[in-house]
Amino acid sequence: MAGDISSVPGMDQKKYDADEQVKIIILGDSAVGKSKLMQRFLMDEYRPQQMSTYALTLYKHKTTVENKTVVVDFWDTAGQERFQSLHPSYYHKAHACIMVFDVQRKITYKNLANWYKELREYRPEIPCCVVANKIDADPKVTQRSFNFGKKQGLDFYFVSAAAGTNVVKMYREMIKSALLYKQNPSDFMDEVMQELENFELEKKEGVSEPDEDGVKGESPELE
Ligand SMILES: Nc1nc2c(ncn2[C@@H]2O[C@H](COP(=O)(O)OP(=O)(O)OP(=O)(O)O)[C@@H](O)[C@H]2O)c(=O)[nH]1
Ligand SMILES: [Mg+2]
Repeated sequence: MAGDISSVPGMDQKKYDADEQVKIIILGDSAVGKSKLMQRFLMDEYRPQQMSTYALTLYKHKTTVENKTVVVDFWDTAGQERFQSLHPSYYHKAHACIMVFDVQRKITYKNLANWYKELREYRPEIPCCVVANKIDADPKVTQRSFNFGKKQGLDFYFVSAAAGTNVVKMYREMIKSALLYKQNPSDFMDEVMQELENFELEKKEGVSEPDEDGVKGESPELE
């Protein structure tokens, strides 16, 4: 089970001198290639040997989106935890989700429904995509259609961590979606969190001056 890591996005935004910070989680059964996709994206490398993720690996990635510096926290967990629920802190404050299956193992595609259900219990509104990995092993598979997620309007990508196909494209688009979501959350609690974060930033930047009654700044409007 993922440990109770309460890393709060936003906390080390300053340390990394970033304009924004987002959290992206990766879900999917064991051995679908979640960690290999991360390595391909972050290090542009691929070593075929398998080492299952133990509990949780966090990756930090600094990038630029539309002239803004963005720090991305990627959370990669062990897929064999499928039969237990993931710890709520894994989902906590995530801004986007990448759901992976292995085109060579049908069961991993079927199990997307379970992953998606659990995701939506914690994060009803965040952007999520479906990723069909290992297309190098069966290039014809890209002619097939995988409809899971179509109804919900989820983006779909055919990728290969081994060959690198579409990996950067998929990650770049998900980072943008996460950022967009953070800036315009459609979940009520997230709206409140964003308001509070803006309020904190304003306070730090010294935007708010004491009012006549001695109260600093504006109260966030919580309706
Ligand atoms: N052919 C092929 N094999 C891949 C690809 N991506 C991953 N694999 C292989 O699939 C196995 C599992 O990859 P991992 O990235 O460790 O899988 P994971 O989803 O992180 O697994 P857990 O950590 O157990 O949840 C490894 O042996 C990889 O070499 C790919 O794009 N093509
Ligand atoms: Mg892994």
